[in-house]
Amino acid sequence: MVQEPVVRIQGVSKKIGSKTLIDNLTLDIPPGQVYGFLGPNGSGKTTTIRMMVGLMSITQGDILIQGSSIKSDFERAVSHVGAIVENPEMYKFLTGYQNMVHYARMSPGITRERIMEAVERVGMQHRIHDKVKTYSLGMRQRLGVAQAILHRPKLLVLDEPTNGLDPQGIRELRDYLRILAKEEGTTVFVSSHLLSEMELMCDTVAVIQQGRLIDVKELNHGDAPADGQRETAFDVDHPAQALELIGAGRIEGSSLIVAVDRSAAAAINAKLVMAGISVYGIRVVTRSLEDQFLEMTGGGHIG
Ligand SMILES: Nc1ncnc2c1ncn2[C@@H]1O[C@H](COP(=O)(O)OP(=O)(O)OP(=O)(O)O)[C@@H](O)[C@H]1O
Repeated sequence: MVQEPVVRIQGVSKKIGSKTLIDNLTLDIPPGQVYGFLGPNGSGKTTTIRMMVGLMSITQGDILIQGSSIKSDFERAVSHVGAIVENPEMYKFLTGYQNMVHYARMSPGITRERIMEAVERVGMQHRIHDKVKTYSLGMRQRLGVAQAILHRPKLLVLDEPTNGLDPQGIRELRDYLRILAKEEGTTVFVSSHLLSEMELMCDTVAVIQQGRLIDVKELNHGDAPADGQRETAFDVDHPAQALELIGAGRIEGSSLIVAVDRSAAAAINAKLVMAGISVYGIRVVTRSLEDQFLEMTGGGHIG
């Protein structure tokens, strides 16, 4: 069964004066994913996010959240959204918990239990009764996320959440975003200009450049079937001869690169050796998202 997208960005453009910030952007975001929005600085990520959460008007097109239009049914559309776009408001001299209680007053029907559940989702239960001024940046951000998910939004939107975090903080963020997507069923939409982070964090990544969508990639986190085909490099002494013998693949430097599964790789190795070609090494070539991104954007700077 194909699940309805949580967000449908439909032909959205944003113009300010004569400048086109976003150019006819169309994107469906499926439920339950950590969905990345990747692009260099100034490519239009924040502008798109601001339109998604109703902080900026849309020049053309529409954004539907759980089927409700941000243009014509704003209240309902944003009721499905939790977001940290600007720095969340916090009282530093109150505890995390007191901040949560204060914040919860804005949404009717939030119980003590729900507050603690949200706190646990982001792994802050052990520090929640400490004052916010003692928190690291990562902890403040978690408290912000706990606030943003209190009303159980279908969609959580985070603009560049890894900015300023140390590697440990980034790892924790990654972990609790996964938990949110999995256990709370929240779709997480997260922007970044850093490919390496997106690769580790997201199920799917949409790539934007100069206000235009240039690609959408699903990432399988290395759990491709064991018998799946992978680009495999055979480092040999006579690559041209190897290519002729095998009749497939391409040459890169002194390697023959062929897409094969494990057993075919072994067979090719045997064939090469029997034909008197020396094989110095066999390795799986994984093209990182970064390579692919550089290819797509023609080697443009990516932060
Ligand atoms: N209010 C505005 N008026 C005119 N131009 C703007 C306005 N806001 C943003 N821009 C321009 O629109 C483009 C996209 O900006 P945006 O902030 O959305 O990019 P971004 O991908 O989020 O980048 P960053 O990672 O640097 O925040 C930039 O060239 C920016 O200078």
